[in-house]
Amino acid sequence: MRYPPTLLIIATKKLTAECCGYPISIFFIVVNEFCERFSYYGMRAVLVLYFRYFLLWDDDLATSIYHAFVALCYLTPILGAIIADSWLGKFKTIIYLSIVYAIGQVTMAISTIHDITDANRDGTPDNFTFHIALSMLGLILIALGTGGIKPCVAAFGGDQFQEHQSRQLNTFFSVFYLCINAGSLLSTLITPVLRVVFIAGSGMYVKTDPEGNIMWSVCKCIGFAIKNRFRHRSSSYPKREHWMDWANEKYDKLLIAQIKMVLKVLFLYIPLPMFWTLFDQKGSRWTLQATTMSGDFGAFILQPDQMQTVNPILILTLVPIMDRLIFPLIQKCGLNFSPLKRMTVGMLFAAMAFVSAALVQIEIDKTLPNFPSSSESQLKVVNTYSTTLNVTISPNEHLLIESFGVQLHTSKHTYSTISYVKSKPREGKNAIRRDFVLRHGEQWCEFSRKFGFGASYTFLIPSTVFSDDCESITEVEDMKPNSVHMALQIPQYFLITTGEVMFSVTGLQFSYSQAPKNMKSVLQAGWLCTNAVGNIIVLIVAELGKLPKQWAEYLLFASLLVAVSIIFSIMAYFYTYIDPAEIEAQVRKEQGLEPEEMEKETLEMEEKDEDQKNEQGVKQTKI
Ligand SMILES: C[C@H](N)C(=O)N[C@@H](CCCCN)C(=O)O
Repeated sequence: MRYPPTLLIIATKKLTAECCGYPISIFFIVVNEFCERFSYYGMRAVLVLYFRYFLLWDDDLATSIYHAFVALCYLTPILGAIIADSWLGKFKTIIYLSIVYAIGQVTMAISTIHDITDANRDGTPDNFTFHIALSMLGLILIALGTGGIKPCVAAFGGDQFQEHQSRQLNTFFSVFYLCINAGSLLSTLITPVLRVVFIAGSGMYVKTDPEGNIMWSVCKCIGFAIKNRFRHRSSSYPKREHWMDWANEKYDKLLIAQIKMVLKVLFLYIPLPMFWTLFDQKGSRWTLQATTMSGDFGAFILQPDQMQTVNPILILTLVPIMDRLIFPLIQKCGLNFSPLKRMTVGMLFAAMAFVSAALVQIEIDKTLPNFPSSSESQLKVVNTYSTTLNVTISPNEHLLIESFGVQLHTSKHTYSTISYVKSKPREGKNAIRRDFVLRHGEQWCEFSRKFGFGASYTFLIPSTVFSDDCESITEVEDMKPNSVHMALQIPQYFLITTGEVMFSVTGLQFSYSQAPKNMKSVLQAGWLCTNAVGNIIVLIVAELGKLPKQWAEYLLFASLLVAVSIIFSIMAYFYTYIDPAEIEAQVRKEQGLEPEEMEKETLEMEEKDEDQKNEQGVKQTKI
């Protein structure tokens, strides 16, 4: 039976309630995204410091595991897309994987309770293996949950729009991005509970049925094309326009056309991971950089991990400014600022952000003391006498330093430890004033001191301390407080966020608009995969590169991104934008079939093929 096209749309798309031209169901989807990101970023913001100061890993291991986790979060979207497209559909995939996600968050939260294994109550866990295992399990479940639902949510949001709402569809992706960032601003573990909002909208969604195992069909079709091309490699066979046309003998023209569209975009994605390589270091290297800076803003003290909130705050202001002011203005000037051009400029902004981070790092390095290398020791001797004392250490004698210090005893005083510090103290917490109470039996005295960020002090406490109300305590500054202010990181955050608006928001829209209808989640998963690869690159460069200076590593990343953006701009120059719906309609027209019949026929062909294979147990080809 043939339907006029307009009737067909009504038959396949549920009529959705609208508000200001937008489907109402969109509200539930963006609120859901807000909550999900709220949960994800809340946990991620403190992750590197959790590794560093709870599990006591060093900077490099903490950075590597952090990026391995982020990479996993952006690899699992492939799994989510497969589950959604071939089995559960997007709606159910989002619900079920959200449950896995919530279990992961709870597991992760439990792993941070040191009391569980702190039998001697000294404030440190006794069994690190238990905490590491539990937190790794939690992180794997979170990665599965967050990554699995990610390609579904964006594509599911896009599915809610009807043909006449293409303008609203574009705005949707900007609002979607705003919600991501509003969510990442306010973060807590309550979020998995709040996610019931998504289920509340259940009755209003356009829920498309799973399209069959589209990913599997795509792989089979590509595999067949390659095999068939190889079989006909002799020059006696006429060439075909595209190598995918070698699948023509067995696969439906529509599927081949759709695969061509997806491959074209995926090819263009090859250089993109480099952007994420830089972008995601906000949460690792930049946060560790902030721990060596001062967060004293006068009215408030900013913790190093809180510095990351500058990014979503800037997004909330920059997205509307770009969307409503900058991009229309550029258009008015007659300049064609196409999506791919925007993405290239976004990359250059990210590279500039890393140059800025390198400059800040050079400033920080100037203020750092000279720490002893692994073959050297450092001994600081404090003289509490009013006269000069000479300390001579014979070069031929070994000086034994036990643990973190030595105690010097004189007939007059017992001094506290002599410091032996190998790195700047950077617990990730900044405090400026601390009160101490010294007790000895019934005697006690109370004193209060102001500390600088990242400083290290030694207190000399004479035995007479209780009779003079702590007055005789002498403070020695072993290491100067951090003097470079965290505000200096703002330019790098501004540059990377401007880059993000141009690159990431545009990329999200581009991935949706260039994907055929039944492959929207697949292409979203492909887009998210660029993120995973980006994080894997950080692991490789950070491990292999091992540059002695952090600023040099920042400059290396900036240069790599500039080189990659040049390659991307060349690739983008040769890319022609497509309207997948138009191409699909054209192929259908060529075949003289209406959409539904065509898709049904493809599925039937696939099923029949499978059945025959199962019955006969032999591989069949239809050439
Ligand atoms: C919070 C950040 N500004 C953001 O919007 N992140 C997006 C894109 C993330 C891709 C790189 N990790 C998100 O979806 O969380």
